[in-house]
Amino acid sequence: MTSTTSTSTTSTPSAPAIEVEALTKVYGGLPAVDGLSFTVRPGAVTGFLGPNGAGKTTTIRMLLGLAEPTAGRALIGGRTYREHRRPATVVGSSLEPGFHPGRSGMDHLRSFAAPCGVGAARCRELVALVGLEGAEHRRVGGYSMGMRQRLGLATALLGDPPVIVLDEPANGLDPQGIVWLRHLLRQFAAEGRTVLVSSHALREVQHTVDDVVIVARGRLVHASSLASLADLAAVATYVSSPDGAALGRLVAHQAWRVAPHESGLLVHDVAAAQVGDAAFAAGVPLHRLEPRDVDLEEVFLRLTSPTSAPSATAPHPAAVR
Ligand SMILES: Nc1ncnc2c1ncn2[C@@H]1O[C@H](COP(=O)(O)OP(=O)(O)OP(=O)(O)O)[C@@H](O)[C@H]1O
Repeated sequence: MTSTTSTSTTSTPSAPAIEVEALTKVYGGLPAVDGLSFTVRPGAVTGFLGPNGAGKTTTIRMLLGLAEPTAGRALIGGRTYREHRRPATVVGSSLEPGFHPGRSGMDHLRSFAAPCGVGAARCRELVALVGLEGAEHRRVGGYSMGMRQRLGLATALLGDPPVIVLDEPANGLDPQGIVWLRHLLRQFAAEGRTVLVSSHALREVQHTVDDVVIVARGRLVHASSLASLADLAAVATYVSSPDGAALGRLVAHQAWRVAPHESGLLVHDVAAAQVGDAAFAAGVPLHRLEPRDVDLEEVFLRLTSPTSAPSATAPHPAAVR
């Protein structure tokens, strides 16, 4: 795999896919992960999303050979983590990086470098890549949460892995750090790597991810491209008229569900074109006719709410076999 930090700019989009098949983990009789299946394709950033306790970390732990599935499989390039001869060169992860507070960031990296078959030069390169230059000889115990995230990311990248799995990588990063991370993840995907990033907030990753896998209560509730997720958003249209009475009669005639908004109305469940056509046909003058922005967070909350049933998800376009 071509390194993000190497001088070469060519890359081969041949990274392995992640395949999770009917994965189940039961703790004390309760399923933390419950028959979960999804695929993560190379060359894209996939958001692994769900509320607290949805089973994201447990799934990632099974993917990385840190927990044994009760049933099902989690595969990277068709093999389990443990079946890979040198897994650190196949998949890099920020999960459980094992920081020793008394050790410096550089010493931490060096301790993980040998199993990845890399030396001090690669460690220095990664310190620079994650923005820890100048802090690498300080004890990790004195690092901020954001600095630990950066060190965890550097650790994940030691073996230049084609598959990158990050658990809540934006936690603790400041706004500049989040933008930096977004660019880095986009770059990994552009290099053809398979990138899976967990988060409990869609808003946090919606400018970063191409695909989404959404889980709740250990089960898959939705998997699609981010664009297809937007199709599930309820449409609504802002409308206003200098003739409020005429607009009111139109609303009543059409039986539209409306709410007052600024000096006009928000028409629920009706697209702007349809509102415009109806107003034109009825001779109602309009001063404002504007579709409401798609609120992906609303879709995410609806899909993951305790009362929601799994959405009629189209086959995951990210599926690669
Ligand atoms: N080792 C364990 N022993 C018992 N229960 C566990 C264990 N690990 C996880 N669980 C339970 O499994 C469920 C899923 O937890 P998990 O940490 O995978 O969720 P998550 O989606 O990563 O949540 P968060 O966003 O809060 O990190 C939770 O109910 C949790 O309490």
